[in-house]
Amino acid sequence: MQKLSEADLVINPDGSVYHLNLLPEDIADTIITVGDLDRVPEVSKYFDKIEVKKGKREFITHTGYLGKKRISVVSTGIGTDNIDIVFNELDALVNVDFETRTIKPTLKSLDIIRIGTSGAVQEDIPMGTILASTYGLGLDALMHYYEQNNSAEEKNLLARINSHFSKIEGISPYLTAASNKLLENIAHDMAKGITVTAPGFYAPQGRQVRAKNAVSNFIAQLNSFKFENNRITNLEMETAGIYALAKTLGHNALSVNAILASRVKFEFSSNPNQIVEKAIKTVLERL
Ligand SMILES: O=P(O)(O)O[C@H]1O[C@H](CO)[C@@H](O)[C@H]1O
Ligand SMILES: O=c1cc[nH]c(=O)[nH]1
Repeated sequence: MQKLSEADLVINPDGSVYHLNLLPEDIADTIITVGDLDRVPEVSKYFDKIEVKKGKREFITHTGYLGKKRISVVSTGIGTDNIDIVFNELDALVNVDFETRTIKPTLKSLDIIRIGTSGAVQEDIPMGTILASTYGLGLDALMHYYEQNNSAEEKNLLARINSHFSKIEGISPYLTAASNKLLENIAHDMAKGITVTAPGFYAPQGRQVRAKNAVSNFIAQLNSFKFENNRITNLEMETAGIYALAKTLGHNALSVNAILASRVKFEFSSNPNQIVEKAIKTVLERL
């Protein structure tokens, strides 16, 4: 079995993985990811017992029990560049033997649920909605560095989207579906739609403050796409990377979005914490 080099998989002197600062025994098989590190205790305050509190940089982890279920909550920070780090290191923690630096013969699939914040691009999705992403559509570059194995359904939907977006130059989107199992178990009654993952918050999400925006009618281009019962519902900065890397590595992923903004009504919530709290409670009740 080929040994992973010290440069490819970086393990700290205490045996923990480089950025997450975690030992293999520190994480559960069910993982909640949040962007904001201050959201980690907002999730773990509902745990009956917390057994691990560790972190480094923006990557904070709490592991504990909700009843008999062991759960980890991990902050990713903002953006798919951080998702690259978090997902590769979570996967290494369960699927690589850190003693021998070899890939384990039997691979584990984690259940990974993001609880994030997002802006809606459809008129009928108001602030306060808790929305599950059926697909993540990445407008960033992360997945162009990985081999992907997309289904015929994903390829067909992406082709329709690409022809719709012909006016956005230089962007080559990627698209991956949510885990069907997690959609059914956690999101059966939630609003649903395709989530666009942008490589920024301002112009990459169609916002203009002082720097001029090169893509005109960005929100209208997104919300006018329709194919069968698929439409684009919201914008944020991690979901597409999460769905695509989870699939590449053999894990199940679902993204649950607390809708804080209506981009078509030009509104942003004055009470975002209340909406995030509702998303956290809804997900935890269903795990
Ligand atoms: O609230 P989180 O989970 O960070 O998610 C959203 O909020 C951040 C931008 O404000 C981006 O990370 C975006 O994806
Ligand atoms: O509009 C929004 C709101 C939250 N997070 C985003 O990335 N965009």
